[in-house]
Amino acid sequence: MNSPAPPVTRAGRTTATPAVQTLDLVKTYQVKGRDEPVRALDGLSITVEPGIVFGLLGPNGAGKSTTVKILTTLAAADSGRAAVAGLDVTAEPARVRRAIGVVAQRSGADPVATGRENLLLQGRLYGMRGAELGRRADQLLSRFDLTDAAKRQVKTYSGGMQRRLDVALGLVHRPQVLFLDEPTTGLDPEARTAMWEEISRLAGDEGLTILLTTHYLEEADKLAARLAIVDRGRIVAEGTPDELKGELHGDAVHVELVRAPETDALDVYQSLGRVPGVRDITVDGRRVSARADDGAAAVPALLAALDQAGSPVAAVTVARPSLDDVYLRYAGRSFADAEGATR
Ligand SMILES: Nc1ncnc2c1ncn2[C@@H]1O[C@H](COP(=O)(O)OP(=O)(O)OP(=O)(O)O)[C@@H](O)[C@H]1O
Repeated sequence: MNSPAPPVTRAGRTTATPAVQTLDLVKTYQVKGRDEPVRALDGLSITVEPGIVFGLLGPNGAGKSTTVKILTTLAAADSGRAAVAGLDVTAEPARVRRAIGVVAQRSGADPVATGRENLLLQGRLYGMRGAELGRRADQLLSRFDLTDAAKRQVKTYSGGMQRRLDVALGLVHRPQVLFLDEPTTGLDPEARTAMWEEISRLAGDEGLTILLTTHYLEEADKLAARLAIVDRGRIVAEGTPDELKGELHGDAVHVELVRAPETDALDVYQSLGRVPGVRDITVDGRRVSARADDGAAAVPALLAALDQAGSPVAAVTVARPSLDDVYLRYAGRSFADAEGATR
């Protein structure tokens, strides 16, 4: 008899079967007019422990959708391995499809059917029937705040409502792993915030693992317990958002002076240069920027040094490193530059 899977602890590594695992995935596409094929995935490996939101973060074209397509059995890799819920995607595609829910970038809902009809149809596709299916549909409508709109055609829904229905559709058959491909792209800020709340709530569901792809740094930072940063078909960094940001050592400190230094800024440079743990000082008119190992701890000494240099301070801000900074460090280019680049 099989022994039960060991319990999963929030603290970190376990010996439980990973919810998602890929090893050295390679995928190329032949493109007309190009001699070299496009290398969408170039040895991509990830391991996702069960029960968490795992973020795959990268700019457009990094390879996120290709990874999701392979994991959801919609595309085959050239080489490498991929498994979901312990099932190899190539050897057992039908079982993989039962174990997963997929919310693709484009809605799969039928616009002329009602929200409830869409949920019932989806359930039937998974072999659900009768009262059990009706209860599940009503439960999901209520959970995603769609009960009042249950009998309206989906084409009358707002963008946020459609997206919530898409997620509900992905959950009808109670999957173990839910794939959310760019779940908030195209939503207005209010609907995006609402969707973030839904996803955070889902993350608490027993046993559900969510693999989320996004090119929004803020989204990954807010939702993901662990993150892998994808660039040019490879993982360039992996960890919790705090671990990734913590590796950057040091905060950005921005100071606004009451007035620009009178003659030149030399006094300011010299005074700040003597404050321990402060480096990379720049002075631009009234704005002074620096990096500090511990920004908050450095502020009193910085203020005193500026006061001595005859430059009183109007405002100070200390910013922890952002995922933008992380991306720059690991991918060697800024997120915005990567988004603009073609591969
Ligand atoms: N069917 C295809 N034919 C040719 N090239 C493709 C195809 N699908 C993806 N690619 C290319 O593979 C690379 C990875 O694309 P992919 O869609 O996986 O990236 P992504 O990170 O999901 O970006 P996006 O957020 O824009 O979907 C890109 O260079 C893309 O142009």
